[in-house]
Amino acid sequence: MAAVDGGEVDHLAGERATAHFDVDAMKVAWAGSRHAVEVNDRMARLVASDPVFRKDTRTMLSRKELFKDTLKKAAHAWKRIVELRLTEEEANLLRLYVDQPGYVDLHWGMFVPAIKGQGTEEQQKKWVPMAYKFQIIGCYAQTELGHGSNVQGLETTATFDPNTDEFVVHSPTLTSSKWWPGGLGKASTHAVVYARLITQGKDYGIHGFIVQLRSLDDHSPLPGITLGDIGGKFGSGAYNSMDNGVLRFDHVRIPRDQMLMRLSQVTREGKYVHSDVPKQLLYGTMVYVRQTIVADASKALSRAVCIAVRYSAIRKQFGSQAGGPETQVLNYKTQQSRLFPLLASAYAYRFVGEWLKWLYTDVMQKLEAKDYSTLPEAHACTAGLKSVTTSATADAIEECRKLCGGHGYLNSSGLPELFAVYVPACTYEGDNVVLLLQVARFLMKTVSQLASGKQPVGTTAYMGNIQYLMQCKSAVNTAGDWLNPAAIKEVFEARALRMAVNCAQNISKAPSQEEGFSELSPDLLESAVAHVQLIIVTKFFEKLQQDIIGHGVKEQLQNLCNIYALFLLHKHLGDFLSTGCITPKQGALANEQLGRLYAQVRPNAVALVDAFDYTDHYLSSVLGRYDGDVYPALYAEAWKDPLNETVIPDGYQEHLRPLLKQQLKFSRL
Ligand SMILES: CCCCCCCCCC/C=C\CCCC(=O)SCCNC(=O)CCNC(=O)[C@H](O)C(C)(C)COP(=O)(O)OP(=O)(O)OC[C@H]1O[C@@H](n2cnc3c(N)ncnc32)[C@H](O)[C@@H]1OP(=O)(O)O
Ligand SMILES: Cc1cc2nc3c(=O)[nH]c(=O)nc-3n(C[C@H](O)[C@H](O)[C@H](O)COP(=O)(O)OP(=O)(O)OC[C@H]3O[C@@H](n4cnc5c(N)ncnc54)[C@H](O)[C@@H]3O)c2cc1C
Repeated sequence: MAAVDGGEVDHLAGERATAHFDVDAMKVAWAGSRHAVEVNDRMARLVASDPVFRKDTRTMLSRKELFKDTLKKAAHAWKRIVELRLTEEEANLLRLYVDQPGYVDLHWGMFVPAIKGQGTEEQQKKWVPMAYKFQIIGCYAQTELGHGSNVQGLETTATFDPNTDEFVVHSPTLTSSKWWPGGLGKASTHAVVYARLITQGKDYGIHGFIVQLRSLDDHSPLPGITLGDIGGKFGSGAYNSMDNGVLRFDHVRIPRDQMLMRLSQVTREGKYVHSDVPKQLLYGTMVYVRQTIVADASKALSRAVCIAVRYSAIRKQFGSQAGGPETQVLNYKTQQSRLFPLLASAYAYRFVGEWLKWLYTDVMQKLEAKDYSTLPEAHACTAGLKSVTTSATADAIEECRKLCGGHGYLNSSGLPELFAVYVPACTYEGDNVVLLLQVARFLMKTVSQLASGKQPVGTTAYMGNIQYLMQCKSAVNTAGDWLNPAAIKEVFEARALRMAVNCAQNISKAPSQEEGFSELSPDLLESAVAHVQLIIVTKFFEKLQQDIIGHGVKEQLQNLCNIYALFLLHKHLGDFLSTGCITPKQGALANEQLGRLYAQVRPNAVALVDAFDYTDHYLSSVLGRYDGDVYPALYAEAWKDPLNETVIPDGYQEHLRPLLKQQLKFSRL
């Protein structure tokens, strides 16, 4: 302890020695089980030890080279999966640790789930085995040039022709071109295409269809199909490994049985039949993927935090007054107050992601039993958590870059690429603002039902306590009182409910519900965020109620949970004050307590990021190396840049030498 406080520990071994908890047990708490630790570790090492999966020069590749490298890695990964007879769990992890966005993400992540979720049993029997063996490669073609968020506004048509028992898929306008689907540009042979179903002269809205795009013999586009890549994207390397594509149909015919018919069918005669299920199940694949994106947020955030914490323990700036050793930047209170809430958020997102996976599985089981009652909540939770966790994670990765100073801006820090790959998560699978407005709509509905005496359930159950929560005053008197979970939960519940009720009251004053919703939408966003943050805080507390084993593990998690909650309270102090949930004095006490908690995390910080159990290969950061040997690695990495292949740069003879040797002088000189 003294060594840390005194700034004498200057290597990570010393940092690890100061930890007050069992890191191996924390690995289990983080991964979910001992089995999960073992399989994660095995797959991460398998990838790290295979030269084909190297990624240290990835940011120096041209787009074409990068794409080819992605194809190579995907094919090699598949070869290893088959050779080693990996289970589905192992295969998913192997792909995760390969860590290069590519067509396989959409094939496994959306194409297969769309067929499983929206295809009949017969359709699944036909298509899923082909997809599982990679005899076909699929993508998810929903978004168009003119519409992404507004799914009902899509323009592609699928018109039934009873004469031939086929659908005719067509892109009637430029804006109806499919635009963005990952894997579409160059790799996919098939797509699940979302189009307006027209039969017997009537438009029945958006439905899914399986459409073959490319020949299975030579990969050329099939007749009537125009497709390609939509062009380079944000950042060097990064998401440019993905072939996001454009696709147009010119009266392309597909058999009737390639309409995904689990939810609704078109008969041989062309009659439209809708099953007895909510239409929203059409959006089921998006709900599934949003749930996986929350788990991905904790992965991305923990990676960035791991790099920033380890480097902050190595990096030293400024000395003592007496000219003693310089201070580890991790010892600066400002560094701690910026970094430790992000560390706490990584754990918070991990646990809420775990819970969301459970919720999703539970909802799916209920749907199988034709119980659709929990669907709105599943939609609100996945949409809200996707939105809040991805926005915060994108911001946090950028903050970690700044926390690493100048070196954080180098590609070799791993942070620029991580940011560029991660930031579109705020947009794809539903723009974060659009999704939060869905949560707000759900909240307004719940509030309006309170008057009729309907008891809210699940994550809105707290709203049933409206009499108390609308008028309660926090009893916090000392900084230490903020360590009481009940005190924290109460103010988060009161804030969320009061914000929702304020919005509902203001909407009711508008000429119409629609106008009120539109006018109040900035407030509704904040109300939705407050509700989602309450969910995350609550799920962290619930995690602490579980059986957590290992010396000191629970205590560390308690600290992190309190930091997460009190950091949010501090950041959104305006909400808590304006709704009268706390007084300014109580806000100041929360901040005081936060400072104390940071001091408790400090000696454990490196061990807390070690518990993520990331290999150096997965982190791909010279700053985040496990051994902390940062400077030689930074120095060596610089020499790998293609610019350093020659001492004299290309272009010297044409452009530099003539300039330096020029005889012409400015006349005024
Ligand atoms: C190995 C495993 C790896 C796993 C990882 C795989 C993924 C890897 C990542 C890959 C990278 C990128 C992938 C990106 C893919 C994409 O982006 S695909 C395209 C995604 N597009 C969107 O998300 C579009 C967003 N828009 C919408 O979702 C909807 O259009 C929107 C909800 C905004 C509005 O829909 P409307 O039909 O207009 O609905 P409303 O009128 O507002 O609402 C009608 C009612 O329906 C309810 N609703 C809406 N959505 C859902 C849903 N999903 N589930 C259930 N219910 C839903 C809504 O609440 C309304 O209910 P109410 O009437 O109020 O009761
Ligand atoms: C990297 C990447 C990968 C993708 N992969 C796929 C894929 O595989 N398959 C696929 O089909 N699609 C894919 N997409 C498309 C993606 O799903 C859409 O871009 C996303 O849903 C957002 O829709 P949009 O582009 O139409 O945004 P827009 O809706 O046009 O958003 C523009 C702005 O308008 C605002 N806005 C829109 N509607 C409202 C509203 N009602 N109220 C207030 N503000 C509003 C938004 O907040 C945003 O600020 C991908 C996108 C990206 C970036």
